[in-house]
Amino acid sequence: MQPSLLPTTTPTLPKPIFDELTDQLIDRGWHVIENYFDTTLIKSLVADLKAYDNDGELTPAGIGRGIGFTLDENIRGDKTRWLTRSTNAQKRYLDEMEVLRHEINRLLFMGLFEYESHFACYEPGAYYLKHRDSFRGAAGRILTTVAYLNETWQNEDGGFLAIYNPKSEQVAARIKPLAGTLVVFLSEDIPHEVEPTHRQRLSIAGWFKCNTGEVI
Ligand SMILES: O=C(O)CCC(=O)C(=O)O
Ligand SMILES: [Fe+2]
Repeated sequence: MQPSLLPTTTPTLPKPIFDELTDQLIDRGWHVIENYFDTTLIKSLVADLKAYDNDGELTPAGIGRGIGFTLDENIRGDKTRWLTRSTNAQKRYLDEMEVLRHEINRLLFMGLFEYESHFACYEPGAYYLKHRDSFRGAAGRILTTVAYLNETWQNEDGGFLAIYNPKSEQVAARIKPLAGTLVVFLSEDIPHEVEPTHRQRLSIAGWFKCNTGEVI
């Protein structure tokens, strides 16, 4: 992979953004922030993702972990690859998530300890059925983040993220997977679903975890 020329510094976001995020997490368990990431970062992340795809480094995502891991294309159809600090784009993305982790811990005392994230690519026809992100084996996932990478998206392109109200199980919001948008929700509480996409849909899904004491 070519190293990108992206600067590694992280711009600081205005404080009210974090205040609103924490208010909404307490209130209803999810929040959407548009234009969270700048275009330069998005373009470099897309370049990384496309390079992995061309090199055959994206693999069909599975359900669960370790011995509980299963591949089921009827449940989800994305291809994924874990982020690392191997390019400036991924470093900057992970630095941004560090800022977010500190702010949420400062405002909510959530004890978020570490962050794991993967690039995801949904080819036309792919979807991810309604689920919650914290299941047996998904050790310590507390807060989910999803960052979208497609610079244009029309309603007819499909691939919306449906967020469900955990009490009524009704759809509470449908979120367009447009570049710059960051979605944050409580991993155990919020059922959600990726509706079938009609275009290649690129994203980064990530999870803040508590300290499980897991030795890797
Ligand atoms: O891409 C999205 O909008 C959500 C992905 C998701 O639910 C997951 O990877 O667990
Ligand atoms: Fe999910």
